Amino acid sequence: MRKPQVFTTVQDFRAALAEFVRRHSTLRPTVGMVPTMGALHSGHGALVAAAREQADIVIASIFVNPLQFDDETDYQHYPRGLDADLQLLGEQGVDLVFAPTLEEMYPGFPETPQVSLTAGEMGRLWEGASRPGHFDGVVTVVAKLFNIMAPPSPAKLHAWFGQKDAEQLAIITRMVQDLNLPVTVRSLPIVRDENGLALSSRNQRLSVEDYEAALAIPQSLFGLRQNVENGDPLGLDDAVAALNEAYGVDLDYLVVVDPATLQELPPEDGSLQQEALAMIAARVGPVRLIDNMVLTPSSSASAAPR
Ligand SMILES: Nc1ncnc2c1ncn2[C@@H]1O[C@H](COP(=O)(O)OP(=O)(O)OP(=O)(O)O)[C@@H](O)[C@H]1O
Ligand SMILES: CC(C)(CO)[C@@H](O)C(=O)[O-]
Ligand code: BAL
Repeated sequence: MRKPQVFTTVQDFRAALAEFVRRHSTLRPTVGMVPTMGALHSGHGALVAAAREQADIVIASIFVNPLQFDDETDYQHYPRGLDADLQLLGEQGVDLVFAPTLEEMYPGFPETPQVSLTAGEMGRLWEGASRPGHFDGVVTVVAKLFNIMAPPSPAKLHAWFGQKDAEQLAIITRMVQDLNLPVTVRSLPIVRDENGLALSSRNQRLSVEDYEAALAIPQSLFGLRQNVENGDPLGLDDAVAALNEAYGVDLDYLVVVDPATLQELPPEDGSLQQEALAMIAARVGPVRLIDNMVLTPSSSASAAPR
């Protein structure tokens, strides 16, 4: 197995990447970047595999970003496992890994950075409403990671994100547009387990009972998709009622939104008139889970990779 080179400082990572780009046989290589918070699973694996297939050089980051946690317990219990993560990244042919310390990313932490980004109105919707400040923390760290991990010219940077975190993906896409960042955002559909549950690092914290209860989440999304594909009324109210009654599931929201703006779509006469995204967040046992599904009136409901 080829182990990835791991760097904990900005300076060392940049120097190694510059050298990698300089030595690469391609004149204008594409660098595929996969930002993560570690505790890697096959969802991350799919992002790395896509980056490996489409880019000349593949880089990944592992950093649990305290700025995006509004809940200290969630931050403290976030699953971590650097050795296993590096093993997986190595097996998948990642070239360089940036795994900074907290002090490297935020000198003087817990003092917050003087200058940071806000995610705007979209950042206060849905996950942002339930986790105040979450998306401000996400855009701040992702902008930092883009700056740190950008290869020297003329190499190009493509950054890969999962559609599981649909609101995060929409906000990062807007950040790149609004701030003219020299990065191409790419995304991949949700990877699910054999029972339909979206893979998530936090799934590690579910008990057997929690896991069984959590399956109600994808089941309600598949139900909505089936209704739309059959041309039946959406049945959103029924889906919400069923989740509110589901044992072990504490529903935060189940909404149907415009995929680009994330604004709620009031379905006219109960049926859907345009492509939409059904998004769920719910607490199950000790964790908050999110999931979503593209709803496409008539034809197939799966989003194509962008
Ligand atoms: N099941 C999945 N399918 C596709 N992409 C995923 C999946 N899970 C995570 N990702 C993507 O991997 C990247 C890193 O996510 P992260 O490290 O937070 O993992 P996570 O499993 O989403 O963890 P958690 O939801 O517990 O925070 C993000 O772009 C995220 O959308
Ligand atoms: C994009 C990200 C790595 C920023 O910390 C995180 O939010 C994640 O893993 O989805
Ligand atoms: N992948 C989502 C990151 C978070 O929940 O903080």
